[in-house]
Amino acid sequence: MGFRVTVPASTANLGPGFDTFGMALGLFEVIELRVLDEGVLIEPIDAGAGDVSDVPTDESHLVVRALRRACEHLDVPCPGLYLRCHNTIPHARGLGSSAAAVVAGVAAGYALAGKSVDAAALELAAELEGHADNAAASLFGGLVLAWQDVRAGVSSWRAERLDPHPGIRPVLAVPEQRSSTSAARGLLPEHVPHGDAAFAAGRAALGLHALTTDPGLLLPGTEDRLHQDYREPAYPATVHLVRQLRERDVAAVVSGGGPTVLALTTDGALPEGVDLTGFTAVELPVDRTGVRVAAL
Ligand SMILES: Nc1ncnc2c1ncn2[C@@H]1O[C@H](COP(=O)(O)OP(=O)(O)O)[C@@H](O)[C@H]1O
Ligand SMILES: N[C@@H](CCOP(=O)(O)O)C(=O)O
Repeated sequence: MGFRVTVPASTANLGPGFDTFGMALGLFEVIELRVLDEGVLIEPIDAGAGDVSDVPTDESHLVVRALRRACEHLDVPCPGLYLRCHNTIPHARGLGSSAAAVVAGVAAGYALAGKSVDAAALELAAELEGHADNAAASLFGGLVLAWQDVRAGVSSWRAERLDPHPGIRPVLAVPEQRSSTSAARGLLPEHVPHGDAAFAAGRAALGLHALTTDPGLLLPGTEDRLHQDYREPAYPATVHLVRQLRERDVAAVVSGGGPTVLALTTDGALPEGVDLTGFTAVELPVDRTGVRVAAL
């Protein structure tokens, strides 16, 4: 038995939607999986991600861990595995590589159980990786709103899937430099001023309207006060580029936990005169499908 799992990268936060907004991008990790009698064999392939030699090739590999967790949840036997991983998403750049790996594993577990991914798949992915905004985008495609439903003291992740406005053309400026998401999270304060929280609520609501209905409002609708400036010490060049672009009326933000810059354009280009030293700019379409699984 074998499957090919194709899973999109994602960009989280989109400015004011910290830990909530996510959008799937047309850059796909492809994992070919075959069931073995026993053991784990992983063949990592650099298909554009760059150096992935730090990724383990044993049971601790994120795809394997997620697959085993999904099999446990679905009560299907978890056999030996051969994985051929075509790594396309650069790691630790804020493009959701870890969430994509987890979503691939969860979707493969569902495929072994003969099922399509459902709402519980998001909970499994978020439990393993921590970022439901990225995971929901990789699972369901399009623009997602991930939120925590808390009932009787028990919380679970839910997601609403929305269609981004067709005129939006994301351009990503990806640096060579890596930044771990957990390190960037460590720079966030425990509390923020009430005024900033109120500002963020307003901008997140405006941002959602801009992203789905009126891209003309993207510049104010992507203004953040909750995370980007706090994380500047981890990637000053990224925050500087965001400011340069915003001064030229481009709706630029830090992608996820950084250090990639996301520019939400309507023409697929960055303006002349912006200093992109250290960054590679690429237009990536929005992926509207999310993870897909095909039998091999
Ligand atoms: N395809 C993958 N397979 C296994 N591990 C992965 C894969 N992609 C990412 N990872 C792990 O996730 C780490 C990056 O996660 P993180 O810091 O959250 O950044 P991001 O998710 O933005 O790329 C990598 O250094 C690697 O350990
Ligand atoms: N909301 C999270 C998103 C992390 O995204 P990643 O692509 O950097 O893993 C955060 O901002 O910490």
